[in-house]
Amino acid sequence: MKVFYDGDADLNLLKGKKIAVIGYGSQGRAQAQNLKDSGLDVVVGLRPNSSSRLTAEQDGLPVMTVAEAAAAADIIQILIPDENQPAVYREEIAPHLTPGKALGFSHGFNIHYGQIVPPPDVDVFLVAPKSPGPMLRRLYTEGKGVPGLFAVHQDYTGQARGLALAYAKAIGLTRAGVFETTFREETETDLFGEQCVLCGGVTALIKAGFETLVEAGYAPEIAYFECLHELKLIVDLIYEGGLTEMRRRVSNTAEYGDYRVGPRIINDYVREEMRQVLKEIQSGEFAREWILENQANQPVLKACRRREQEHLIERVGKELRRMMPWLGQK
Ligand SMILES: NC(=O)C1=CN([C@@H]2O[C@H](COP(=O)(O)OP(=O)(O)OC[C@H]3O[C@@H](n4cnc5c(N)ncnc54)[C@H](OP(=O)(O)O)[C@@H]3O)[C@@H](O)[C@H]2O)C=CC1
Ligand SMILES: CC[C@](O)(C(C)=O)C(=O)O
Ligand SMILES: [Mg+2]
Ligand SMILES: [Mg+2]
Repeated sequence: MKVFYDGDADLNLLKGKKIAVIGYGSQGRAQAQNLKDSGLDVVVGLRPNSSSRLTAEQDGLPVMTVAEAAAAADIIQILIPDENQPAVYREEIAPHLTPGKALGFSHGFNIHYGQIVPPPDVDVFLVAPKSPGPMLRRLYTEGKGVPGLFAVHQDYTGQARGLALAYAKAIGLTRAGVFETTFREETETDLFGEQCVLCGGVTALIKAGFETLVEAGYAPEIAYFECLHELKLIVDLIYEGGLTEMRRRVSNTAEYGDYRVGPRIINDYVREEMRQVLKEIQSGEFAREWILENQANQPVLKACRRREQEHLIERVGKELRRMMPWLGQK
């Protein structure tokens, strides 16, 4: 797969253009700051009483309402939560989306599942950093970058691909390298990854391990260290050097146990469930459920949040993390 680096992208395509970053959260803050430090003309679009306004102003960025920013900008990058995007797009962005402007995303959900349907005479692209915002910002300030993806949904001006690559360069992604994808591929793999592995899979694995030890009479504190705390040490090793390097750095006893037991835990049943989850993502079943959940004001999300926050592992963890002030206890 071709990797695009700094030399493949032309920042001049963004010079003289105004970029509106809508939202100033995890991605919005990092992307807006990186764009500004790349010498580009950036404005932040927020709602009138936004809790993010002060931060953006303190970071030296001009703030407007979403509608004003959309009206003023040539490129509008939508970085508010996915579930809020359709209404904000409809009410505050679409009226200002005049021919030749560009609309950008960092996740393809609303375009892929048809919740936002831009007019045919604008460019529509995606630039998705493969990292949370604070890491995107930190590496940029260190002269490095995080890898990312880019995709084009609509190319009205004939420049959409160049614009997406230039945007990726401006936020630092081409320093590490970017891959070209489609809105469909980015959306489906992102949802699958967060549900089956990164968020859903990992938290369920941690809880199952913790509950098994506690049920068997072991101290919750010991179970916490074994099933949650040490995960970071292992993930850091995997992140830096892959599975082989992690297995080289743990004891031979741990490595042998890994080969023997891993496939029993992530067994054929789990793999079949993963295939099923992927089908639900591909068919739009998950998307429909999430859209309806938001129309009903997120009752399931709120109930799950409350229940999960009360889990024993969370209570024990809060106490144990006090022993580790360097973690910046939340
Ligand atoms: N989080 C991440 O690291 C990643 C996110 N993405 C994608 O990036 C996009 C942004 O995600 P993320 O950065 O997590 O978002 P956040 O939840 O961090 O966005 C919060 C920001 O959006 C603003 N906002 C929320 N609702 C509205 C609204 N109705 N009108 C105007 N402003 C609003 C908030 O302002 P206020 O103070 O007013 O609430 C705040 O500034 C999503 O598409 C996501 O999928 C992609 C890769 C990684
Ligand atoms: C893993 C979660 C993520 O997909 C991300 C940070 O990339 C998200 O939607 O927040
Ligand atoms: Mg993701
Ligand atoms: Mg995601």
